[in-house]
Amino acid sequence: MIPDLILPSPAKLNLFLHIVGRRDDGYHELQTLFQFLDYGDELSFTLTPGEPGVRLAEPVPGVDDEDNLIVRAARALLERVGGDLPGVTIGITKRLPMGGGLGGGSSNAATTLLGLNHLWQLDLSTDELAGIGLGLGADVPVFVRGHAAFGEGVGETLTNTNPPEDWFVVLKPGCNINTGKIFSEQGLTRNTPRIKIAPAFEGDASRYRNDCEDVVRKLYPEVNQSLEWLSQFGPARLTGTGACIFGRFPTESAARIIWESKPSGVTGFVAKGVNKSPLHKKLTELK
Ligand SMILES: C[C@@](CO)(OP(=O)(O)O)[C@H](O)COP(=O)(O)OP(=O)(O)OC[C@H]1O[C@@H](n2ccc(N)nc2=O)[C@H](O)[C@@H]1O
Ligand SMILES: Nc1ncnc2c1ncn2[C@@H]1O[C@H](COP(=O)(O)OP(=O)(O)O)[C@@H](O)[C@H]1O
Repeated sequence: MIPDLILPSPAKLNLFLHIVGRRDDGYHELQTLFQFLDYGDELSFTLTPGEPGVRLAEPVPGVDDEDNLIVRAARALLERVGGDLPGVTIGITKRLPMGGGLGGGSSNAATTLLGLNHLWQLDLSTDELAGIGLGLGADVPVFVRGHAAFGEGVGETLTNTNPPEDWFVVLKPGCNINTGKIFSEQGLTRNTPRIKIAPAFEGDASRYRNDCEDVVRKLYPEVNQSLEWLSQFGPARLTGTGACIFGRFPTESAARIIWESKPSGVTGFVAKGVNKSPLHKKLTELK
């Protein structure tokens, strides 16, 4: 069957990630710079008027359908709007590694919210959709809003920014990292002084760091090795709580030269950093 809508579900990078405190409920307060990549998963939406409800065309390996952020996002939207809406089957082409710090699950949730808002002609505002998204995960709102941003709080207070749109080599070391485990580590830095960033941030993000990096390097030698290798060619960082790392390059050809020389067995990809999400570019074209 030909889908009614096909939308990108891009990756994000945390160009830096500072932990500046801890809330009473144990959640960590962050200051982070989010930028999107022109690389990610793809979701397809097929309306099934004769068959109500939301279903996945195929399960995502390792994730129960009921736990899948796509299904949870669609159900959260249905709960918010109520009424009699046509059913939908959602297909996914997964390219982003899970638990990689690239926000794949959160991005899938945001693409589902925006895709169904469009298909079902719900006309919910971005604020409303970001609010529903926050209930699913701290990274969902930035994907719903679709602009590179300086994030504060747990990542939900967003100020649009315009970091340089450089090219990245993204490497996926051979381990999966659980976000909760890293945030519960004793040795984690939790008191980085808050910084002030002007909304027009165009500075050098490599001057700032990822506070999870030291702990992750100690616990996962694969990440440490990949960071050591990539740092030979310029600043390299962890994204989120890992496991993916990235190096920044001014041109595609510079990035591809390094990519071609990576040690055998290392996986990943080359992508461009973009300040407007590919999802929003596509939705604008559809209007
Ligand atoms: C760290 C970031 C940075 O972008 O990305 P990832 O590495 O996951 O991509 C995010 O803040 C990830 O936010 P989110 O996706 O909501 O985290 P979850 O996996 O739900 O969090 C798992 C657990 O980590 C802890 N946690 C999470 C976020 C936070 N700011 N403080 C915390 O202490 C909580 O114990 C939570 O139950
Ligand atoms: N559609 C989905 N895609 C990826 N992961 C999902 C999805 N739905 C639920 N998850 C769960 O969310 C976890 C975090 O995945 P993901 O967002 O890709 O990584 P990260 O938060 O490290 O960037 C996964 O380990 C998986 O259990």
